[in-house]
Amino acid sequence: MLASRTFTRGAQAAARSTQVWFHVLYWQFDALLNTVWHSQTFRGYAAAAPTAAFAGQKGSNGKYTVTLIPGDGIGPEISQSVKDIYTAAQVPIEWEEVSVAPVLKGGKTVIPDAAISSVKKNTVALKGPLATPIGKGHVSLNLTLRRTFNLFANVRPCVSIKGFKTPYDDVNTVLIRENTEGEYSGIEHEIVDGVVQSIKLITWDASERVARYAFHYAQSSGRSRVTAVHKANIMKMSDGMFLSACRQVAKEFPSISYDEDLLDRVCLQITQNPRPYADRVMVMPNLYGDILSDMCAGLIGGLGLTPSGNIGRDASIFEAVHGSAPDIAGKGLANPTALLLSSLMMLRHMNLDDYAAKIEKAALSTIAEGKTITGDLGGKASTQEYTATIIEKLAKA
Ligand SMILES: NC(=O)C1=CN([C@@H]2O[C@H](COP(=O)(O)OP(=O)(O)OC[C@H]3O[C@@H](n4cnc5c(N)ncnc54)[C@H](O)[C@@H]3O)[C@@H](O)[C@H]2O)C=CC1
Ligand SMILES: O=C(O)CCC(=O)C(=O)O
Ligand SMILES: [Mg+2]
Repeated sequence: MLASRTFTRGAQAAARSTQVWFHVLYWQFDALLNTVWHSQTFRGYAAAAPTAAFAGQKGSNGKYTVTLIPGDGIGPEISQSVKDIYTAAQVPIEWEEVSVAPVLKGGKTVIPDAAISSVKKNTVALKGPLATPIGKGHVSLNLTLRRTFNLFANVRPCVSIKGFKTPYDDVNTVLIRENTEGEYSGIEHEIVDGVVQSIKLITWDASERVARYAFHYAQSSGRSRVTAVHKANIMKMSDGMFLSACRQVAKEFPSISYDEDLLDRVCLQITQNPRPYADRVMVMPNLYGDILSDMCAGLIGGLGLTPSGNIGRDASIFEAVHGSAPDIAGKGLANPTALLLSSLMMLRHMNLDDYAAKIEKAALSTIAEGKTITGDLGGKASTQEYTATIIEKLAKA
């Protein structure tokens, strides 16, 4: 009895072991195919100019057409605020509003064609936050948009607002996040029960092009240094190659200093003293930029204040760093500043600097006065009241 049980267990173990090996081989092959497919998507861009200048034309109404994706949660409320402010400031922009709610096409969930062709045509878009289900459901639409349009650099500036008191008065960081691969590649699978593999994909081309963009950005914004932020002590090959690409690009920019720092140390140093980071641009793989940008936002008053731009060669999509804030959605409590400042990055990209400066002054002075600010900044104003104050200031300017 004992012998046969042992034999059965042995047979089961052998069968299981064969099954495990089959699964391991299957998933490694799948991972390999996926990795090759992803990396091939990026070929051919590294040596190109970092981005094309905005080449949009005004329509017969004297306005540029810009795609607007209002988004989920607080997205529609803060988008409305931006639209109202733009109307008051007479910005020569006509919004082309599209939804990116996923649709089924050929058995796959995809972004609607109308949204894709609108961004392709207009080459600039302003996007509200898009929610992503946790642990299941569709792939992040934010990432899908970034990949679809090859928006390889995510620029996330974070600057203290003069007159708005926080424990830090002098934050002025610019973080450039590789935006198409890394830990965000989404190549994941369960090899066998209880064993899951998630692949961090780093390619030379994507690293090189984001590094080159960071150096160009430093040069054109008067910052004297580029710091590559990494964990190449642990991820020796992937982050190691990211650093090698940065080092090679650094040689093309002798007037810009280059150094490297570990992500964990950078977190410590910025929270202890952010001032030294005002002279530089930080460039890093995808996930590090995601986390570090939320951390920086915390230093200046929160996610209600930090903008970003997803920059590509053929299109750019501007959006806040924050998400859809489901905890306050629909209550009129959201701070629209982050999306508004993102839209101002967009205006500067479109060479509409005067409009950007006027709106920026009205918004930042409203915050500095502190009388009509939203709850996240310690005030009592609704989204609409804050927006109305900015509009009043624009009328008086
Ligand atoms: N680019 C995008 O569209 C992003 C989308 N998300 C998605 O958004 C959803 C919610 O994510 P969470 O982790 O809750 O992050 P979140 O950024 O939406 O919210 C974090 C906290 O900050 C507050 N907050 C954010 N924006 C604010 C604003 N404008 N005014 C006032 N308070 C604000 C929220 O109320 C919440 O307490 C998730 O599905 C996530 O995947 C998250 C980040 C970026
Ligand atoms: O796509 C998402 O839902 C989250 C993305 C995110 O956190 C970011 O891009 O900062
Ligand atoms: Mg994030």
